Amino acid sequence: MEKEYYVDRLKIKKYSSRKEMGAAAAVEVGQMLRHLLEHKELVSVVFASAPSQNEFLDGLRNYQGIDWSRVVAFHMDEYIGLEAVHPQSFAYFLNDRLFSHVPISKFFYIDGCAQNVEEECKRYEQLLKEYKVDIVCMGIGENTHIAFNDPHVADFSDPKWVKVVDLDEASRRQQVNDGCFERIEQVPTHALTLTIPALLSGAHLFCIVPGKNKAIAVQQTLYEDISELYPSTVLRKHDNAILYLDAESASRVVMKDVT
Ligand SMILES: N[C@@H]1[C@@H](O)[C@H](O)[C@@H](COP(=O)(O)O)O[C@@H]1O
Repeated sequence: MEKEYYVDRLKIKKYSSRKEMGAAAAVEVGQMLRHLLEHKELVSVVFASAPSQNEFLDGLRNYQGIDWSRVVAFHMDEYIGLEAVHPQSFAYFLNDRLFSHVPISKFFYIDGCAQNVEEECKRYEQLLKEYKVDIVCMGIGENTHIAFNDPHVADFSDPKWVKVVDLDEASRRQQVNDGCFERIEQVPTHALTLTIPALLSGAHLFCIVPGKNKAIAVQQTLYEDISELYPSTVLRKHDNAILYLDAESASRVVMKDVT
């Protein structure tokens, strides 16, 4: 690691490469999981599903000493209309990258094909509240969304923990740029997402944000006023949030913030 910074309460760690960043985040999440498992019977974790998480997830699945049989997992969003077995669903992504490699106790799916989406939102909200979120492993989108809380639907005081949202064009375009879909018309228009209060309910937030396409979003996250116009700015208010950057995503971070 090169440097550690704070902007408000958000701790920022910058690494020279994407690989190094992912490996370091994996070690710190692994250590946190082991630590919590020493004190708790069950630990619950919310995971993001995006290529930005690949190096981190690779590292985490190889991290030794985690009793995965006492870990329950959630994901933070799912497209409406895609089943968990669909290769472009977020549930599939996490099964592929992590849960098919570790003996997880339980992975709770958001059902993107639920007949009654409002009921599905309530069911998932209840589960999140029942298990209480210990750790959130997340990304930040090019438009500064967290989960699928794009600026036009983000609400820092959302009364709901899970809701239906329409995706803005920047979000859908990013899915194509990330290689998840070939054309924007193929990207679903709606999703179920954890809201901002649900994400912030996590006791420990690990935000993994590599790549040059995130440089502006990182700059906005750190230096814009904290508001729903830039949803990820809310991370600066959380007591235990760490932002992991590589040289590319940190290219617009101002060094005078070094503490
Ligand atoms: N489904 C993903 C989330 O799980 C992810 O946290 C977020 C940020 O993703 P990324 O880091 O790729 O920009 O985008 C989408 O909402």
